[in-house]
Amino acid sequence: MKILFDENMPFAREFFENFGAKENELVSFKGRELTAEQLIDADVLLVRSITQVNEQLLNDARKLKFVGTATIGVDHIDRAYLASRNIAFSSSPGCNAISVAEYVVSALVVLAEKYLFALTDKTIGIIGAGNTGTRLSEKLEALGVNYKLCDPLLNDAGDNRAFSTLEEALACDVISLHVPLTREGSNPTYHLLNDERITALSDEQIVINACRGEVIDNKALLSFKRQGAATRLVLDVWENEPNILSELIPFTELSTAHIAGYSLEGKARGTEMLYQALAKVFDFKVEKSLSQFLPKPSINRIKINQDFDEILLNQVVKMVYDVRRDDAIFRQQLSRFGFDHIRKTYPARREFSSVAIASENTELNSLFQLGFERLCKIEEEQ
Ligand SMILES: NC(=O)c1ccc[n+]([C@@H]2O[C@H](COP(=O)([O-])OP(=O)(O)OC[C@H]3O[C@@H](n4cnc5c(N)ncnc54)[C@H](O)[C@@H]3O)[C@@H](O)[C@H]2O)c1
Ligand SMILES: O=C(O)[C@H](O)[C@H](O)COP(=O)(O)O
Repeated sequence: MKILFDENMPFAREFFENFGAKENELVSFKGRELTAEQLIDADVLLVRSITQVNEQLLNDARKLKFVGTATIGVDHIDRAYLASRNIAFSSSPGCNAISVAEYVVSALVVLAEKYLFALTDKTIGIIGAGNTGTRLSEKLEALGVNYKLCDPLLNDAGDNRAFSTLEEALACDVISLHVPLTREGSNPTYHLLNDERITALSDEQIVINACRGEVIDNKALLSFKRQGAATRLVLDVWENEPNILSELIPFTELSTAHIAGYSLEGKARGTEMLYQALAKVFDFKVEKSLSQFLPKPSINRIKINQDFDEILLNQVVKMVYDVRRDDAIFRQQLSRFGFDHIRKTYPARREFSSVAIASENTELNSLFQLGFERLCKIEEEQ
C-alpha cells in the first residue's frame, strides 16, 4: 500500500511504517507542491491544511482509497468530489483544540500583564462553540473568567448550554473567533467581521483570530487601524496565506504564522487520529499510540508554594508557552524566510498537561482545571 504524507506531520513514519507499507511506499511530500502525477499509484493521501484536495489533484489517482487531513479545518478538501469517487475521508476533529485554547490563554495573560488588567474583570465572547471554543470556555471557567458562547448552529441543534447572540458576543471585552471557514449555509463565516462590524469595535476591545484568516476582512481591518482605532488585535491566521497583508502586522499586539494549533501534542494527535482512521478503513489492528513517541518535555515537574492568583498564572503559563516568542519570530522572519518556512521550522512547544505541579497545602485547583497535571505525593518523592 503506497501512503503519501505531508512532511510536516510529526511521527508519520513511526505510525505508518509496517502499516502494509514497504519502506519505499511511505513517501513524504511538500504540502504546497504536491502534483497529480505524484498520486498516480497512491493508495492513501494524508495532508495538512495547505494542500487543496480536489478533482484537479486527484483526477489521475485511480488507486486512491483514502484521504485524511491531520487538521480540524476541512475547507481545503472537496468532500463532495471524494464521495463521488467513493474515496474514504477522515479529518482530525479536536486534535489541536487544546493547543489553540492555550494559545488564547497565553495571549490573554500577556495582554493582561502589558495593560495591567485582571482577566476576571473581562468578558470573553467565544464565537464558535465546537471543539476549540469549548476547550477555551473550560479553561476560562477554571480561571473564573466570564465568557459568552455564540454558536447559532449548536443552539438550533439543541445543545443545552446558554448561548448569546452574535451581537452580544461582538460586544464583549474580548472577541475570540473559533468558527470554520464557510461561504454558504445559514451562518456563513466568510468575512463574519466585515467592514460594518469592524468599524463598530471600540478602542477598549481585543479581537483574537485563531480560526481562519478569511473570517475577518483583513483590508477593512487595516483601514480601520490606519484611521487610528486602538482596538487590540491578536492574529494567528490571515487572509490569503501564505501571501498575507503584512501591512497589518505593525497594527497588531501579537502576530503569528497560523501556529495556534502547533503544540507538539496538537499536531501529533492529528497524525494519531489518521492512523486510527486508516486502521479502521483497512481493518488493521491499532497497536500504536502517541504516548510511545512523545519526547519528555524540557520541564515536566514544578513545585508551587503559594495559592493561585493571576500573577502565579502569568508565571506558569509563560513558562510552558509564551506567545511572544512566536510573535517575535514572525515579525523578524516573515520578510526574510516567508510564512511557510516559519511554520515548517516551528520550535517545540508543549501543552500545559506536560507539566506536573507539586504543591504543599496550597490552593491550585484553577491550574489543574486549566490543564496542568497534579503531582501526587509518591511521584514527588521519586
Ligand atoms: N489557528 C489554528 O492553528 C487552528 C487550529 C485548529 C482549528 N482552527 C480553525 O478553527 C476552526 C474551529 O475549530 P474547532 O475545532 O472548534 O471546530 P469545530 O468544528 O469543532 O467547531 C466549530 C464550531 O463553529 C460553529 N459555527 C459555524 N458557523 C458559525 C457561525 N457563523 N457563528 C458561530 N458559530 C459557528 C459550529 O457550529 C461549530 O460548533 C476550524 O474549522 C479551523 O478552521 C485553526
Ligand atoms: O485546521 C486546523 O487543524 C489548523 O488550522 C491546523 O493547525 C492547520 O495546520 P496546517 O495543516 O496548515 O499545518
